[in-house]
Amino acid sequence: MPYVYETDGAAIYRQSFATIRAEADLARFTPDEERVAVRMIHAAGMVELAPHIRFSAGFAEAARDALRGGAPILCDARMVSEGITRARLPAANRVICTLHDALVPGLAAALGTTRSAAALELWRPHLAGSVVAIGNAPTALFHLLTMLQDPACPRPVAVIGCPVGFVGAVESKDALWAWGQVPCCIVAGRLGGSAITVAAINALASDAE
Ligand SMILES: C/C1=C2N=C(/C=C3N=C(/C(C)=C4\N[C@@](C)([C@@H]5N=C1[C@](C)(CCC(=O)O)[C@H]5CC(=O)O)[C@@](C)(CC(=O)O)[C@@H]4CCC(=O)O)[C@@](C)(CC(=O)O)[C@@H]\3CCC(=O)O)C(C)(C)[C@@H]/2CCC(=O)O
Repeated sequence: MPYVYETDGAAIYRQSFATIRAEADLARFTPDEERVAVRMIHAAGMVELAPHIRFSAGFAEAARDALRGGAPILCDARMVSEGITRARLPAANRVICTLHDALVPGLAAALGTTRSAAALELWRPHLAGSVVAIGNAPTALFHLLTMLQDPACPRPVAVIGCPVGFVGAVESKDALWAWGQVPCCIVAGRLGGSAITVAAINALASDAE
């Protein structure tokens, strides 16, 4: 017996987004934030994600305008960098993930940290005016915050800080939110991950649903 299921990709997206808008409480978001939140919830398959999503004031506008202006996107993991839909990018933005650079294992050993954190040392030439997307590694987010304590370190325009997990995820996101010196988006608590982070970038990159 044949299975009956939706095979039109655009119709699947329309139905998903309509379901999210019907079921999730999105009232506290601005219109720009709402589009980002809907796509993050879509990637997680959880309308229960909504209350955990936090945007600092002006984040969505800052990140969207930076992308339109050609900002590079700096990603902690290849799962993030590979998930970004290139066709949605408004200015053929560079998508950079340094995690698998040959220099990183040596840097990690020298710094006594994870490869995910050490890889951010290679972001320095690209940081000014960038949009950062951290979706996996709590140590990467902590390392970014440590780098940014130095006033000489170039600043990104916006940071999506959504690492996931049980060790350091909550604390690193709380630290980003408390620092408050760069517009940011977090998913508070243990939830997060590469897919949710990619979804935020893909939403910010284009007005198309
Ligand atoms: C402790 C780590 C965590 N990883 C998590 C979840 C997932 N990670 C996957 C994969 C494929 C990768 N994780 C690494 C980033 C690797 N993960 C770590 C580290 C050991 C330390 C990071 C940290 O604590 O901040 C990290 C290695 C490192 O030295 O930095 C990865 C590089 C490992 C590897 O394959 O070499 C790799 C990323 C590769 C890439 O995309 O470029 C998972 C798919 C798990 C799996 O392999 O089964 C999954 C993906 C989750 C997601 O949505 O992104 C946690 C849960 C984040 C965890 C940190 C917190 C914790 O509670 O343990």
